[in-house]
Amino acid sequence: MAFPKQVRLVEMSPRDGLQNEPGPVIATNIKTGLIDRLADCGLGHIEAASFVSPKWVPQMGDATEVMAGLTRRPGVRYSALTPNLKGFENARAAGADEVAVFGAASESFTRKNINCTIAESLERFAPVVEEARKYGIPVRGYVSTVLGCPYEGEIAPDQVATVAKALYDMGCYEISLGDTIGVGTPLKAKRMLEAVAREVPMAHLAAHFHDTYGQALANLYAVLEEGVAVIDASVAGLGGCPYARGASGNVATEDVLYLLNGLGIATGVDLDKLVATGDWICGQLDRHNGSKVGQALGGNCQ
Ligand SMILES: CC(C)(COP(=O)([O-])OP(=O)([O-])OC[C@H]1O[C@@H](n2cnc3c(N)ncnc32)[C@H](O)[C@@H]1OP(=O)([O-])[O-])[C@@H](O)C(=O)NCCC(=O)NCCSC(=O)C[C@@](C)(O)CC(=O)[O-]
Repeated sequence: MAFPKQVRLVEMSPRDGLQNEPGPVIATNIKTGLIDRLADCGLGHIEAASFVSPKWVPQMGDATEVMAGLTRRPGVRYSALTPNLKGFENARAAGADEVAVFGAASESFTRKNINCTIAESLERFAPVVEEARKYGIPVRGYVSTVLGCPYEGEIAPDQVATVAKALYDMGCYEISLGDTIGVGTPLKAKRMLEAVAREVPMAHLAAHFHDTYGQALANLYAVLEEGVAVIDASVAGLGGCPYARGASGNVATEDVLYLLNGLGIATGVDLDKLVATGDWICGQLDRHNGSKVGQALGGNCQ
């Protein structure tokens, strides 16, 4: 299969990127400053916040203030994670354009992350999707641990396909496949994708790869070849998952964009502005810039 002509980048840094930052809770104006800069780069879909329990993820405790404080740019979709109806109601009240429910292909990870079984998680998500439909709010579905689990190790592609299908059948318009701990390799990624694509149309699948083992770009290349045209990424490679020990950030958006530019795949995103944004947030957080492209082209990173 040929590469897609166009890829939609879904920017994860304000949510997946910042949820796991150690140290004190990041000021709301830094979060909104990041979101506004990302929108200015041409990113049309930004996961801005997470309406989860602040006891579980303190960094996301100001989700309502973040949604209120960002400067809405026409044409940009500001989405938010919602694990249950309470999260959905709060996200809707805060003006989220889109919400996302998040499950996993592993029982152990589901328990650690959202304190229930896979079956219970699906029962919890169904009313969220139902409620969102009433308000015309699109729902994205995540499946974590698609290429390996920090607690169970190998995950069978068919198990990923089963959870992905359940979310798609429920009404999620897109299923984002998360290599939560970045253990995948290209052949594994391709086989997993093939299994999922037998149940969910390729046009409704997204790749959400972490870069723990430095394989994310290779894995993306493999799934682009299969026809995936939606990629989740995080500027400066920010992030990790609080319930997945050892997980590093999402693949860096700058690195993905550099790859896509080289392949002649359109995204509408400005690389120079993105590099400057990666530099800016690393300066604000006093942290290392996890993007190779950011390091090569940027100015102020450690
Ligand atoms: C799902 C729960 C809430 C269950 O947590 P629980 O403790 O089983 O739930 P509960 O219903 O018993 O509620 C406990 C308390 O939380 C409150 N609560 C309940 N729901 C909410 C809510 N929505 N917003 C705010 N507060 C909430 C609720 O009101 C109660 O408050 P209390 O009475 O103790 O004061 C919890 O486990 C949780 O919040 N987990 C979030 C974990 C998380 O955010 N993980 C990171 C995101 S997933 C990820 O990063 C992976 C992904 C998506 O990027 C893809 C990949 O890389 O693989």
